[in-house]
Amino acid sequence: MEESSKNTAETGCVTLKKRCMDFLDILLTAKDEDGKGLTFSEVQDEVDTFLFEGHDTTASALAWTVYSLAGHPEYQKKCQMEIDEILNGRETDEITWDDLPKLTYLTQCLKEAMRLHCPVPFISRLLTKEMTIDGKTLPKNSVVDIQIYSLHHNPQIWKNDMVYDPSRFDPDKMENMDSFAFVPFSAGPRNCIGQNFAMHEMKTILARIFRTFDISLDPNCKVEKKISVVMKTSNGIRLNLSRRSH
Ligand code: HEM
Repeated sequence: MEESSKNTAETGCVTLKKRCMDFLDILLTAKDEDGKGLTFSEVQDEVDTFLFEGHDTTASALAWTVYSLAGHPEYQKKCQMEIDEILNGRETDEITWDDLPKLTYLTQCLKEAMRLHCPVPFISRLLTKEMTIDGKTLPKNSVVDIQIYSLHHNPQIWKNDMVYDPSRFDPDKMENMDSFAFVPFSAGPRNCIGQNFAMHEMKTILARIFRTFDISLDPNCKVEKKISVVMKTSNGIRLNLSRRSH
């Protein structure tokens, strides 16, 4: 970080703009309205946040989606037909930017896995002032947990909430959905800054995985959820992979 900072100081922001600024360059050259930059410790905090928020969350969402589709071969087949229709006849299996909006059923499967398994199961807020919620007054400095997992399993909204059913995200059903019923990336001013990136990244990875493999559950592996900052499992997820022929 110090080396990068030295280079930044030597080259200056103008020169940096000519080449591609990486994440660290942006943090090191960022200034507030008074022209003050971030301290090293603040830069470190930002890098920690992005590495954690950008890695463990997507790893969890991807693992639970692959697991869900492994357990539902009929939905997996439908995803594979969608992916094959896009990629058949091409020289490579690379997913392009233009392919992403066409992966509509895969996106439904991904959303349903994020509803059912909830990669970030809860978030917390520290109240800076007293707040009344549903007639109950909470004092300043209380820590309030928002249980995204419980929202995603609210039986008034999600019938048979423990069933994996991607048709819940059919476009016509989405139109009438309450915008706070499904919030894997949180909502409001501090919602996930990386959500579009995450969706693109996950769709690309899932399309590549299911283009290449048929995946099924290992019957000897009992998957148990372990709630932590991201949704994990107690003993991991073991799956059987067999290479597809095209
Ligand atoms: C499946 C993937 C992801 C999920 C489920 C997810 C979920 C969330 C949630 C629920 C929050 C709100 C936390 C809170 O309100 O306390 C959040 C914030 C954040 N996320 Fe994500 N995230 C994902 C991917 C990413 C990626 C790929 C990045 C960056 C490349 C990222 C960067 C961030 C950052 C920087 C924040 C803090 C925003 C702020 O405080 O203003 N996330 N994420």
